[in-house]
Amino acid sequence: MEAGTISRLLQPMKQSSNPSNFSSNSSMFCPRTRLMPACHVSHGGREMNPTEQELSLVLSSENKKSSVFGGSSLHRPVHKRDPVGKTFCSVGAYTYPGSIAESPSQTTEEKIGVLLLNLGGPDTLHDVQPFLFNLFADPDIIRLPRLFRFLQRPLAQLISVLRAPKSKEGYAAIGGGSPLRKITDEQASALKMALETKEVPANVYVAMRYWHPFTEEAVHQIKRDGITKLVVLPLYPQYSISTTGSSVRALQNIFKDDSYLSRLPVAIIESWYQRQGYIKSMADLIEKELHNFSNPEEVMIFFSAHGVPVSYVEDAGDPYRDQMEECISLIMNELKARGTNNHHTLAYQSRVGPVQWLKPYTDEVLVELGKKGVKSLLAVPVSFVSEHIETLEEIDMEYKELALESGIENWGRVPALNCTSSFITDLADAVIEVLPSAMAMSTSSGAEEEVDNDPMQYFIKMLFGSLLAFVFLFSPKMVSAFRKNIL
Ligand SMILES: C=CC1=C(C)c2cc3[nH]c(cc4nc(cc5[nH]c(cc1n2)c(C)c5CCC(=O)O)C(CCC(=O)O)=C4C)c(C)c3C=C
Ligand SMILES: [Fe+2]
Repeated sequence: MEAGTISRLLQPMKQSSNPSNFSSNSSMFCPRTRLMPACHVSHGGREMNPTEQELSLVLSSENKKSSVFGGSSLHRPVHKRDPVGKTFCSVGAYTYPGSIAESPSQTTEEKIGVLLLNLGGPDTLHDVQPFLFNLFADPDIIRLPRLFRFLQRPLAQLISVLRAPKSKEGYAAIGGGSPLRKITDEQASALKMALETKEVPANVYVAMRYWHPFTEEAVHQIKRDGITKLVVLPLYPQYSISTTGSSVRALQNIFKDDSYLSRLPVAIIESWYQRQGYIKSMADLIEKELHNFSNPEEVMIFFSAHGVPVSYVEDAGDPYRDQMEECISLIMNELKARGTNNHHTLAYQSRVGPVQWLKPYTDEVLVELGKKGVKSLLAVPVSFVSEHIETLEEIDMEYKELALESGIENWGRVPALNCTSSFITDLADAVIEVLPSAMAMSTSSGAEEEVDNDPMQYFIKMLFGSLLAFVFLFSPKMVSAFRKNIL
């Protein structure tokens, strides 16, 4: 099999062909999308797959244009605060004793929970390969056609083993593990305090997609604590199928079969890059770093975003690139309004595997800028709000070295927002604003499993899949093609 075939296999499928985990037991649902009650649902400018549409019944975007509710009422700033109960004690620390309730409390006492969704990272070098396995086993990261989905785990095993040495080097260079868990816990703590200051006491939980604390662990604690209203806040400013989309789908899979959780009112903030508090906090950090240069006005502001395969955007309708571009223009407008008129550019970093990713690529642009005579450059990581391997190793080490080799003389980097107080305060406002829109997720009955249980389809899948797996996994040519692209 040619490497191109693998590339195509690794490309995202069209959303419409991916009705994963969707089902409905309600006749009120639209027959095409099975969404209640509107059929045409847009999500950041694309049509969502049915799973996402079902999710969107409870989805609350900061972006009015991408609201599935279409109305304005959900997005109006809410001046009236929800009645809240007593103050809770835990922040991502799962110490609250007690038995698990069958359903959210029917009493008037409200217990608000905020669930922070994040990617997670290996705590030690020993964790790197299993962490990578979890990442590549996610069908939102390697999107195989339905027929080949049973290959997901063997493929994840192969890729994680091949990728692990390179990843380990990176994690070793930043101290032997990812700082994500610690920083996310600190953000959770700071958010809890900010909510308390605003008289909205809440428990704040952390759910990581690919490493501890896993989504299941956080959800288990939410049940133990008897939370009666939940706000889900992904720590990604911009929406991508590969990040927020994946985490929310994982959450829905847990919620759909659980009587307590499927009745729990939930509001999901799907993206928040356009919030004034976030934009102003980013502009503050950029202004501050510019002042470290001897000629701040000559510095090129270089936004570097984590990339995604181009097919996510062009075939699967991922709104990530549009949201990223809008985000950059909002930050630049804010800087202009403050009298900062520097040149800027956006590029995408961290590509993995043999497919095309969003362009331009950060490494190529750095070389071009050097050739063009740019002497001072300020790198701004923009797709993520914590320091992590891609800021601490890729930008601070690899890209800095490349930039200096390419002729750039003065290098700076804006720190990640981490626990910047204006940013955390704004997240608290975002939580408070969506609280009134929390709705119970709908229950589902497993239509997809019915399809999978068809013996004929199962037989055909297994036959073709096994043949493909054999050729794919045992061909030395394929392994070396992968090795070349992945390492
Ligand atoms: C907005 C942020 C991110 C997007 C979009 C994203 C997409 C994406 N990532 C990979 C592959 C890898 N990502 C890895 C780590 C990693 N990625 C993000 C953020 C986004 N990923 C974070 C925050 C981290 C964790 C960093 C940490 O400190 O632990 C890794 C592992 C690290 C490495 O080996 O480089 C891989 C691999 C894909 C394939 C993808 C879109 C399809
Ligand atoms: Fe990533």
